[in-house]
This record gives sequence, structure tokens and C-alpha cells, in this order.
Amino acid sequence: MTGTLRVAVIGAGRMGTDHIQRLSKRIHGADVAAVVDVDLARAQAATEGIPGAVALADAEEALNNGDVNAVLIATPGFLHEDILLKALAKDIPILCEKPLTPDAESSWKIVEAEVALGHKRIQVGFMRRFDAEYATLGSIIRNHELGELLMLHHQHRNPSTPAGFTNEMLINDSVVHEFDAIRFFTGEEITSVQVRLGKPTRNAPNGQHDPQHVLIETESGVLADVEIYVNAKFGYEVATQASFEDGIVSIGGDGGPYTRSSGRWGGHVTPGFEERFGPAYDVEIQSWVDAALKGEIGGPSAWDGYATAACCEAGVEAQKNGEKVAVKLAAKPDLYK
Ligand SMILES: NC(=O)c1ccc[n+]([C@@H]2O[C@H](COP(=O)([O-])OP(=O)(O)OC[C@H]3O[C@@H](n4cnc5c(N)ncnc54)[C@H](O)[C@@H]3O)[C@@H](O)[C@H]2O)c1
Ligand SMILES: O[C@H]1[C@H](O)[C@@H](O)[C@H](O)[C@@H](O)[C@H]1O
Repeated sequence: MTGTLRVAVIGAGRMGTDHIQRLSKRIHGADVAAVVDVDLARAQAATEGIPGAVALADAEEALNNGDVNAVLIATPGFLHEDILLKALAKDIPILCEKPLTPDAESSWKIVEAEVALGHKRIQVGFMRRFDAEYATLGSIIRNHELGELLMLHHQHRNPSTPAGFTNEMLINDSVVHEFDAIRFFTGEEITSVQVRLGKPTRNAPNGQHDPQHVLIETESGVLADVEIYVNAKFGYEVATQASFEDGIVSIGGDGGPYTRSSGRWGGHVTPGFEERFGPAYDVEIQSWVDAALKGEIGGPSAWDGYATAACCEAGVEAQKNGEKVAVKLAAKPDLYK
């Protein structure tokens, strides 16, 4: 493909509108050609000030629009499968927000459809791989700068959850990022997941047990733990501490200016993922566009989406029984080797 990506953004909610702004203002080689939302007023509001972008209420109509040659999917995860299959049938570049789909069976269908197509078209929106500190820790691990990696300790804290955020979504929507990060850091698949439910916060909505402690093992025996705490109120925090044979590395801690003023000292708490990962989303989407223009993908693949979905499935089962649940993975197709 030469020229410019003419992107249809499907879903003009919190993430979709953020991506629309970045595509139209900061990303080179791509324009927003269409915005789709079942709530047409949202799609219309999101296209305001974007020349040449049409607002539509139906994803299929956008995929059939002759002006569209790429798609960015930002609808809730349970809706991704249908749009992914339709976009794959068009053989156009796809950026699918995480999760690829919420369960392993539907993610495997996507992998099979892409394998049948014969080339990679889907990049999954695991933006942490494009965060500068994540990239640095990844290279410390890969280059064995501090000996072997032994353990990873993750904290994933959100201020609150949107309406309809179920107990399973703590795993499927939130810990899915750590499943991908652990696979990215170690270059290994995850073999088992255990979830412990401790003392819950009174601030969680009905049906959610929050926080949860997730224990993870990889192929070589690296142990990782995740504190997922999605109603932490104080702000947004995503941090990791890695224990090596010859040292400890921490990323994602407090940053920014340290200020003393009016009898107070300290810094600011990051309010949400847009602020924490804003630069990483920019790098992620630019990488997708650059690769798509060459007929490639520029980040995590449908296999990564499937493998993390398999981890999520084990995690959701583990939420129910507290036991260590093995992750079941099909053989990796040659396309992803
Ligand atoms: N990478 C990240 O850090 C990150 C951050 C937030 C959300 N996400 C992911 O992005 C996706 C969207 O999340 P969000 O927080 O923006 O959700 P949201 O609820 O704010 O927005 C979703 C939008 O999709 C629209 N929609 C629903 N059904 C539709 C359909 N059939 N066709 C077209 N539009 C439809 C809704 O009206 C809504 O405007 C999810 O997969 C989520 O997991 C990723
Ligand atoms: O959809 C969001 C998003 O993926 C954020 O990056 C994550 O911190 C939240 O837990 C999740 O609900």
C-alpha cells in the first residue's frame, strides 16, 4: 500500500476519541476517514473539525466505504470478533484495541482467519510495549545486563471503573495488559495463573471483588505477581519491579516535577491511562501506520492477542476456585514464528 492510511475508527468512546485526535493531529501517514458509533451523535461529535471524516452508525458501512483502507477498533472487547472477521475479509490493516477478544475460543477463530489469509493484518493495542520505561526494562532483560530475570512484581491501579465493569473484566480488560507485559519481558509463554481474593474495598461496585492478587508462572519458572486494584480512588498507577540475579529495576513509579509551594511539597498523581500512556499510544499508532503502509504490522500480533486471551480464560477460572489453573495454548502457527 502506498500513500496514506484512510482509517475508519469504530467506537467513539473514551479510547476511540483519543485515537481520533492522535490520528488527525500527531500521526504521520494516516487520516481519519470515518468514525462509527452506534450512538451516531457521538460519532458526529468526534468528527467535528476533522476534514473529510464521515460519521456513521454501522461498522460494515464504513468497511464498504471506498474511501476507507484501514480500521481501528475501539468498541468494547466483546464486540471485537465480528468486526475483526469482517475487516480481515477486506484484507486491510487493523489496529484492534485490547483485548483481541475476551476468550480464547473466539481469539483462536481470529488467528485461524488470519492464517487462512496468509499474512498478518492485525496489530493488538498492547501499548505498554511502546512505553519508554517498558522498552528499557525489556532490553535489560534480553541483554542479560543484570543476569537472569527471576521475578516480576506488578501494581495496576485504576481510580474507578466505568458502569458495567464486571468482576471478570478485572482479568479480561485490566490484567490482560500484565499478561502481555510478562510475555513481552520474558519472551516466554505463561503456563499458569492463580487468583487470590483478599479483603475487599468498600468502594467496589456490586459484583466486583477488588483488589485481587494474581500469581503467574512462565515456561522457565519466572514468577510474577499482579496487584489489580481498579477502585483505588487516588489516581492511576501502573508500575513494575523486576528482580534479577544482579540487581533490581523499578519502572512506572512516581515521576514529574517535585514542587514545594504554599506549605506543601510533592508532585502530582497521574489521573488516568490517557496521561500515563499518552506518549506510548502515539508511538504505538505511528508504528502501526508505518508498518501498515509497507503491508506489515508494527507491534503485538493476533497470536499475542490469542495467548493473552488464553491466560485470561485461566485467570477467570482461577477467580472462581483460588487454585492454580494451567494455561491451555494451541500450537503456534508458522505465520507467527
Ligand atoms: N489500551 C488501553 O490502555 C485502553 C484503554 C481504555 C480502553 N481500551 C480498550 O478500548 C476499547 C474501548 O474502550 P473504551 O473505554 O473507549 O469504551 P467506551 O465505552 O468509552 O467506548 C466504546 C464506544 O463504542 C460504541 N459502540 C458500542 N457498540 C458499538 C457498535 N456495535 N458499533 C460501533 N460502536 C459501538 C459505544 O457507543 C461507545 O461510544 C475496549 O476494548 C477497551 O478494553 C484500551
Ligand atoms: O480498559 C482499560 C485500559 O486498558 C487501561 O490501560 C487499564 O489500566 C484499565 O484497567 C482497563 O480497564
